[in-house]
Amino acid sequence: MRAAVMGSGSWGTAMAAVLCDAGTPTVLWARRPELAARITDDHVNPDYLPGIDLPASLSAVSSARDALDGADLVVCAVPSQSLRANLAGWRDQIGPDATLLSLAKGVESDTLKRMTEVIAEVTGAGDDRVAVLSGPNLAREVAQRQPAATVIACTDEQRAQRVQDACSTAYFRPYTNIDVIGCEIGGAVKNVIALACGMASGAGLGENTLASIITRGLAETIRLGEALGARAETFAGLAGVGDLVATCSSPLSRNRSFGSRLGEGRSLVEAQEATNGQVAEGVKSCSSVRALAAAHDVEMPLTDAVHRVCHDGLGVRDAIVALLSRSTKPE
Ligand SMILES: NC(=O)c1ccc[n+]([C@@H]2O[C@H](COP(=O)([O-])OP(=O)(O)OC[C@H]3O[C@@H](n4cnc5c(N)ncnc54)[C@H](O)[C@@H]3O)[C@@H](O)[C@H]2O)c1
Ligand SMILES: O=P(O)(O)OC[C@H](O)CO
Repeated sequence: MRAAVMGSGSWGTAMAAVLCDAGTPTVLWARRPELAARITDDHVNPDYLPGIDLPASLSAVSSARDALDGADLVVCAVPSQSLRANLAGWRDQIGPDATLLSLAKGVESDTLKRMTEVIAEVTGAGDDRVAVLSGPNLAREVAQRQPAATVIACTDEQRAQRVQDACSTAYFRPYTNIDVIGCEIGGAVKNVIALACGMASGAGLGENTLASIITRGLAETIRLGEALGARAETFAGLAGVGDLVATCSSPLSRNRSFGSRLGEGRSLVEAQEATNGQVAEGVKSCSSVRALAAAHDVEMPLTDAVHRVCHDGLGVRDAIVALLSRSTKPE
């Protein structure tokens, strides 16, 4: 299998390194020629993974056509809200049986579609060719070759197994699953819950509060997932509670850090400026997940509160009061 990783932010670069370490010939696409040159010539990505040595076998190009030429595995590693526009430019160069693997964790703002739905719609690929990779995978830790596991989900289990073979290494262990919806919803909603954890932490609240947010966040994630046709068991796995715990707990998480800045009292603009060009997907997905939940009559109070803090000017303290003053109910 030959892989093209389309997007050289932190996760695209880390996954390209995993594929190389697994022995899969891999080309990385970077928008900027100067970044492609640094990756190919010096084996570093100083913008997104500073201080990390990339495999010598990894090369990068700034022409999407060159990256996609002959690729059997096309890894979509750009942020969720830009995936559709990027794919429209790539689709004519993607081979008729290539596997399309989404790394993005978000829900599209205008359409409320999951990323595999966007990929299938734009490229015309059948569901059996479209897969998602999701799990507790903070890019920097994976790029440092720290042990981690993940899930590759595809309705075609054999195709998922081929992707699993292409990215299995001594430190990176992918499991397969056929529940694409559950894996994607787990990945998108945990970013929103990590924002909530960051807000609480930034406001000076402790571990009881964080554990309560994580647990109730998981409950509302499962409610939405099941309404969309996901399997509840998926949320007990790596793409569910695994990713939720990693993201909500780690200072490496951009979503948690973003929420923390808001909890400290900084404005949305100030929090955005501090990201150094890195994407905190939950800031946009809190609104699309909330709208998706409303369309399916699913109650998601934490997601609603995060949306109101990020986009309606609600203060973090007021959001906490509003959440705790809801009517009581059984667990
Ligand atoms: N970083 C992680 O730890 C991690 C882990 C798992 C999943 N993800 C997911 O992977 C996806 C990609 O995030 P990332 O962390 O690699 O990105 P990043 O935040 O590290 O960097 C953003 C990247 O996207 C590029 N980009 C921004 N706008 C673009 C556009 N319009 N067209 C093309 N490229 C554009 C930037 O040039 C940069 O390469 C996100 O959905 C994220 O949730 C990230
Ligand atoms: O840094 P975040 O918050 O985008 O999270 C990164 C990964 O999704 C963790 O699995």
